[in-house]
Amino acid sequence: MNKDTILAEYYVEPARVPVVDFQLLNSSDDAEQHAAVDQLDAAFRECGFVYICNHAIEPERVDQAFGWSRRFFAQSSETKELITHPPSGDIDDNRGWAKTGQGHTVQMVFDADEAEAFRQNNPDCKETLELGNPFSDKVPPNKWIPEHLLPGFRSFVESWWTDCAALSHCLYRSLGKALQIRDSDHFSHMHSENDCHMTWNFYPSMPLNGFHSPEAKRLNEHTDFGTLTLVFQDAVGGLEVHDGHRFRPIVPIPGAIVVNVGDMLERQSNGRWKSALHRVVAPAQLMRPRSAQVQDGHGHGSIEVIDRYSLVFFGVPNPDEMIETAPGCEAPGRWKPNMNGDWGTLSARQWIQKRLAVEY
Ligand SMILES: O=C(O)CCC(=O)C(=O)O
Ligand SMILES: [Fe+2]
Repeated sequence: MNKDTILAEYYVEPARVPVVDFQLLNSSDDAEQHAAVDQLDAAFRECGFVYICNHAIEPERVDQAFGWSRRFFAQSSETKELITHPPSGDIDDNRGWAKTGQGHTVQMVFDADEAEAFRQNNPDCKETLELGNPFSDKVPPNKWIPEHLLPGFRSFVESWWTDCAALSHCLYRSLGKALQIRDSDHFSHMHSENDCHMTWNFYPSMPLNGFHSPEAKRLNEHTDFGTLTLVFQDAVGGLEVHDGHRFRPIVPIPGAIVVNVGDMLERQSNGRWKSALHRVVAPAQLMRPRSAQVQDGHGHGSIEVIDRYSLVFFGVPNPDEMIETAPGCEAPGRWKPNMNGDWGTLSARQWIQKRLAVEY
């Protein structure tokens, strides 16, 4: 096999993720707005993911956020340990810095032994900073490294939270419109407390050949457990979504946010919108079989896959909100109660607690 054949065989067509224009979703021209809302609805039905372009957060601000993220994760371990995330799955402990290998994403494994075995074999190769609503006194406070070590960090992150929350609410309104709910603010109201969650991810560089074993992913496959997730990814790539047949790359588009449906929204939409499996691996353009690394003579086994950063904002309804079928979605859908075992109807808080219990 020559190198071109190998590369051709390993080429994976990117996921068909539609691009929807945020300005059109919020257009004052009804026809324009309807068309955009329909595109959003179709994207969430078909693949559960969409790119949102032309959105309200200026590109310069997104660059600044990535700059702050780089500076935060570049702090020494001693500094980051000042705000260590406790090794606990309690919802009230989900704050602070988790080092590589501490967090581990598991998909619907609720048995403690099974989860522990998975934890040993499948650590996520990333560091995270976990944050909650900085402006709410009903949620546990965030953990900050001392201001003099990274002056301005806290105030930037808090204002970034505000930007993400505002953007999410615009999207919740589009969801209400897509379902033609009389109160198009239905989803926005249920997020009124912004009891959401923010995770800043840092995937440190690692050798490419580490990725060819199933154990070494940057982030294991999972679905998100909230309603809507906003993902700001840098230009490195590696995020992939499962399209029902295989994982396919969600190639970074400059300026666009990746937005995806989580389990709660799949439940609320009665399966109309899909909470799709996704993961983070080496960027697709570097993937090739281990044998090819030797055969093509370019020493690819020793390639370092560079650092990757992502800034993620998870929409979560108010804690006491019951996660049940939204108006207009009552007709039998794809939702099967056994997708979450026999959870019954849970409040948002109970739902999150169940998923978090196995993550840390
Ligand atoms: O890093 C990414 O691009 C995705 C992160 C993700 O899926 C998550 O944090 O749930
Ligand atoms: Fe995710």
